[in-house]
Amino acid sequence: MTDTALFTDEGLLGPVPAALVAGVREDDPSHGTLPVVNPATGAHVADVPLAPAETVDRAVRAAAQAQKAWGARTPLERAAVLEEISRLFAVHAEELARIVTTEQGKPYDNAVGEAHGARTFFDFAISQKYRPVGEKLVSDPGRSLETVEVPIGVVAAVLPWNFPVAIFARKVAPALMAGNAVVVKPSEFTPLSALALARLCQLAGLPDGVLSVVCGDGRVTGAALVSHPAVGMVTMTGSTRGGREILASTAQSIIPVSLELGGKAPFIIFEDADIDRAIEDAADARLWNSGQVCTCNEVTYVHASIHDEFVRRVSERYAAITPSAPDAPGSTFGPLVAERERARVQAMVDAAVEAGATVEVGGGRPAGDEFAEGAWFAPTLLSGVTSDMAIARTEVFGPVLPVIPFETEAEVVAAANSTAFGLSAYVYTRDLSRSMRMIADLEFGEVYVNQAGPESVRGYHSGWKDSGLGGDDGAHGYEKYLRRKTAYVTYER
Ligand SMILES: NC(=O)C1=CN([C@@H]2O[C@H](COP(=O)(O)OP(=O)(O)OC[C@H]3O[C@@H](n4cnc5c(N)ncnc54)[C@H](OP(=O)(O)O)[C@@H]3O)[C@@H](O)[C@H]2O)C=CC1
Ligand SMILES: O=C(O)[C@@H](O)[C@@H]1OC[C@H](O)[C@H]1O
Repeated sequence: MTDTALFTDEGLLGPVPAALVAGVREDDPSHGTLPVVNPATGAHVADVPLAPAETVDRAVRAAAQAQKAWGARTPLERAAVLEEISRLFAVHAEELARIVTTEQGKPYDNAVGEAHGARTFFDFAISQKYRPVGEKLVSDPGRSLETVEVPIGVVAAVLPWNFPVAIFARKVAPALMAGNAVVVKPSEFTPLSALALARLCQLAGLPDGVLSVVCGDGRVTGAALVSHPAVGMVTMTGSTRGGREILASTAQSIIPVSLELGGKAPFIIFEDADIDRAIEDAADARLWNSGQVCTCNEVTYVHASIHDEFVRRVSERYAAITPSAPDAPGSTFGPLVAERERARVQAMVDAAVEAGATVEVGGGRPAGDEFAEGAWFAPTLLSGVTSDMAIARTEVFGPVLPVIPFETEAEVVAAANSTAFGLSAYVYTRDLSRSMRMIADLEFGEVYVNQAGPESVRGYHSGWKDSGLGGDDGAHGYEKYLRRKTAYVTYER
């Protein structure tokens, strides 16, 4: 039984869950289905048809065919379609938010914000409509030398579940603006958002075949997509494990692969920081999306002189947070995306306590019968943690904050750089020279000083080490959806 509130004849999802393949709704369940579950309640929402390799093949081939005409359009013509897509994001923001809240558990107001915020990725892509398409180089008399940017062809976009609308836009908007066709494989936890957005893009006038969405398990449907011989580029956001497997799958194709992977952001507070601001930002930066953001504060290093104050004030702050059903008015703190994630986070906390950590607040399910079912985990602060513990080195991706005191700058830089990750890092200090040293010394793709994100679409969201390869956003992220051709011409003067 599907959740009738989401599936209506006039809604983006239509009356039943269906993939969009080359412009055609495909709801055939004969190859199996993917259950979608509401993480707040554990209730069944829908069954989405799985895409076998044959369906993936049809989607990619249709994309390759449709891309020829789409890529031949001028950037101005492509931008006009993206402008209509962006407009429809606003028109359908509340419907998209209901879908995200239902399948991912994000509080409704935050989900509405995600839908509107996703438009920034389209706005930046549209701004590339006047981008120079090449360069004229110095040559000899009677000869011309130039380079020109051209689309890659078919882009495979593999999405995570934490921002299913925003990260769809983050990848699809620049890929389309650059003249590519896209085949999307959403996370098995959040397929409905991508299916709704595929219909939205179709309503905006995107030609059939230029965008398809196929659903299924990453290691089956995802692997068939990224390894397809007609795919020219892969962009993926997700775990380091998934990224490694995708690199292996694409090794035979020798194509560009862009990976936004896990993180272990250190949040470093020096003794000269604006303490009130730093404590508030550190506490909040752990709880964004219930801790399920790659840029979240994953471990706070606080100068020893303010450690006890930090523990007291953050414990009070977290104890005062009331989780609530994400579709409830005013909800600000929802569940994790799935029971699998809740159990994984619980095991990490239990192991940390076993290793000597102290639970200052939280530590498991929130109190109350309403949280007995569903993937609920209370805001948690752990003290007594050392930088060699797993909780200080492994990504939690949940609302659990280990705090570690430090004495010197050299000590905290070494600790922050010692993990396998290198995505985001945060530094709070009033000392300008120290700020510049920390930006230079921290081995991370993005460093925030006296601010706690989020990243800007004009920047470059790039993970170092096990946090990724390449990057999203900005001019550098846009360039990865293009390839460059050099032309040498000799002519009669
Ligand atoms: N750097 C960043 O910006 C972000 C990083 N993440 C990271 O992702 C993780 C949580 O997200 P999650 O979705 O569980 O990550 P996963 O890596 O499990 O999944 C991400 C996507 O990749 C697919 N996938 C997984 N394995 C393969 C494979 N072998 N071949 C092709 N596709 C594959 C998944 O499919 P399926 O779901 O069916 O397994 C999913 O669509 C956390 O580690 C988090 O840090 C999340 C968001 C942002
Ligand atoms: O990937 C992430 O988790 C973050 O980059 C997140 O994704 C979309 C939002 O705009 C970012 O905060």
